[in-house]
Amino acid sequence: MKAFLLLDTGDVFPGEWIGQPREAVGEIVFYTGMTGYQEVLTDPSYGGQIVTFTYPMIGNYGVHAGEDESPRPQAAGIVVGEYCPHPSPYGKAETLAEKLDRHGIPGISGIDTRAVTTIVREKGLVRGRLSCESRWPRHVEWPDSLSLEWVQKASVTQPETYGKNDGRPHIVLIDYGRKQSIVEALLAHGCRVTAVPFNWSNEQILALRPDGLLLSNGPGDPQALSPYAQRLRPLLEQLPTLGICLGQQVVALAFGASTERMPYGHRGSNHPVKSVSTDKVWITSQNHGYVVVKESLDPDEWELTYVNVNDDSVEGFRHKRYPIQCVQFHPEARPGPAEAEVIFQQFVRKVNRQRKETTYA
Ligand SMILES: NC(=O)CC[C@H](N)C(=O)O
Repeated sequence: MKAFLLLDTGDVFPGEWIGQPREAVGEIVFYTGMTGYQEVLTDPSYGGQIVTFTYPMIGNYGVHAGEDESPRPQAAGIVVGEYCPHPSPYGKAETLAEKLDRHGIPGISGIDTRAVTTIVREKGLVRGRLSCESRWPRHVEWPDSLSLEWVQKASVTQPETYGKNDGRPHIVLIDYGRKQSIVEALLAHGCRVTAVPFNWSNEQILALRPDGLLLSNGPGDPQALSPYAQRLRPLLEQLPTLGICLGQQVVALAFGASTERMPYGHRGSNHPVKSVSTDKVWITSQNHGYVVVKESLDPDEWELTYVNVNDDSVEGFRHKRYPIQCVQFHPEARPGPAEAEVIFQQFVRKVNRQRKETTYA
């Protein structure tokens, strides 16, 4: 059935609905990975966004139980070139269209996604609508990326615990809209994990007797979290901390540094990141539209650890006195190359080291 992708630049792309017709609006972002559409669709960091996949065919391996990053699709909608309705292997997989329909998320196919991407790369912020009509309605309610609602919707409302309570290190994960593979990476490194609501107080968190803190990825503009970030600072100064993506941005805000919108973000599984100390490059998985402003990091406090090879943006930093390490890329790498997995090892090593020195009364 005929569908349209309307951009606020005035461009109109005709296509077909992938599943049932459903209208959606949101910021248009593009994802350049060759695989991973299921993880992208269910990654809470895409809340409120319409994801354009640049890989020419999407849906060809279906969607599979156990590979979601959260309980439901989170993107507002998807845009693809060619949609494959008959996934291989047959029988085991659900089709992408079935999954979209089950959760009421629209998708459009038959779009020149490279042309859409060129527009986004040239214009920066482009908003769009998936629609049965080729014209804009008079009034459109745009999602506000500065609203806290994205994180509120994506975070747990009650603590959730993973892993045995048998003396292994306990990581409290502040959940801004976590990818489940971050929890799984911590479990694989021998930790127990409790995911807590993003707005929990430091006292509530300390009452869980954490050995380390993980600040998760999540949707929206990090500045929406400024007040929460600032009050976290005393906690960050006490516990080994790893910040991933939004988590890195929150740590920066907690210490008075700033964040800004990038022209069109980094979303894909082939983003080169260089270690400042060794010049070694990792190919990393990424999904972010905001970034920490390099000049805003106090050089007396922070050491820059990683930079992006393409645009020299901040990809990681660590504190010079406290055991705080942050990365803008995704070491859990789902989807994507696992080259940066050592980040979890380094974090857990720090947690174990500090644990020997600390005993809870
Ligand atoms: N994956 C993330 O955590 C994204 C962080 C933030 N929402 C951004 O777009 O920059």
